[in-house]
Amino acid sequence: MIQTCEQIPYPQLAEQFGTPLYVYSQDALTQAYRAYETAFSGSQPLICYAVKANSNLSIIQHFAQLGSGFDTVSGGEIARVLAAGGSADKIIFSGVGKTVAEMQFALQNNIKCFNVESLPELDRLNEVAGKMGKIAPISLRINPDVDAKTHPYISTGLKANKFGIAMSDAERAYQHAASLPHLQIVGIDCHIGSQLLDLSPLSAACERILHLIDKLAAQGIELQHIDLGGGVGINYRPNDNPPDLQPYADKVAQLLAGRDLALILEPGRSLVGNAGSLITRVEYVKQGEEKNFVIVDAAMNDLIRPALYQAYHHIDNVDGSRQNRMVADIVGAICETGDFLAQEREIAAQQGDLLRVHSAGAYAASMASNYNTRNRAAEVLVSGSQARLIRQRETFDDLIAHEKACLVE
Ligand SMILES: Cc1ncc(COP(=O)(O)O)c(C=O)c1O
Ligand SMILES: N[C@@H](CCCC[NH3+])C(=O)O
Repeated sequence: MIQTCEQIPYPQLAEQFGTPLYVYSQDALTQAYRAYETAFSGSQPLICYAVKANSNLSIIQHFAQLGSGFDTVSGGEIARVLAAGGSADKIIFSGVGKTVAEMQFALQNNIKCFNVESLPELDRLNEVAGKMGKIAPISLRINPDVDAKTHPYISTGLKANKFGIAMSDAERAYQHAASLPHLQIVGIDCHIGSQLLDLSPLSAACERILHLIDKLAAQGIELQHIDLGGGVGINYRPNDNPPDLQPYADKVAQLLAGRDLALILEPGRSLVGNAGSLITRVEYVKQGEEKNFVIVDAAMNDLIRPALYQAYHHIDNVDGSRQNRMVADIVGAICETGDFLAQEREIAAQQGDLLRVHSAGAYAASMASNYNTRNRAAEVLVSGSQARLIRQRETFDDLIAHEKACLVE
């Protein structure tokens, strides 16, 4: 059995577009988006896809056509959303380090809301907006100090994390914001971490934020929306069950019942993660003294998650009839011992075979680099029997386009 993406066999895609190759299923993107709409139908949220998970223009365009808004964390991401046809009034702008230039760009484009992450950011935004004769709509990102129980590098809602404004400073921050003439308070947000497999910390964070909203209301600060961030995990192993959205959605609906608060969500990984695969060709099979190595043409520059977080991605042979399984490290060609896609993995692989790295739609292509002067992979979007090249493979000229060999004599 040869594996396919929708109706197209992966070997055909590899033949046409080369490898390493990111392949996304448009239908899987749509289904993931619809799953949110269905689960949260009672709360009618504005779903703001977190662009950092996969920032390809066609992916953004697809979500825009489904009605999505966008969570962005840089001027570049805002520009991408606009270039892909997303509407500015559905863009929210998160991030701990917004520069003056990024604030100006966002204000010029009249985005929906700034998710402000510190007191000094409030002052800067007020000043920038004032100089432009604008009023900046703001939400404060509150750090609810809830343990997301995920990998420490992707946990963001604890006191020790750099993100958001501490719960203990929240009321003071809102009062300060209310005193600034060029800001308009519209909401509150939190995001406690990523790849959560137990969603109960998300509703616990919601409860804490609602408690704060009540305290703010008593002080005359009324909010229009609550934004619960992203964080819903996906399955990286074939037999894992992804967390069920419905109990989370039901709990949120119950907590919001009777309140005049719009709901915003910022899912990233759960909209794109399981819709993508990285297809890579086996260059060599090397039997070492202690280990076997399957050396493939994708590497940590294409997919850094295993190296960075010891993340597990399921990998198998695109041709399911391949025999002779062995245990091997599946590695790239980069000069780093940490350059692996999998370790101690059972795999059937011969030189020339195609391997499929599963669940590679999120934080994969968007985290790719040119390390070792390797060109970034091409990306393809498949719908039924059609495949569109949505990012060309980089060339050597692309890689050196912004450099000059021009020493001072
Ligand atoms: C502020 C913010 N919102 C949304 C997301 C998306 O998270 P996820 O991909 O886990 O849904 C992130 C990334 O963790 C984030 O930092
Ligand atoms: N890049 C991470 C997730 C970080 C989420 C962004 N706050 C990953 O690959 O899992």
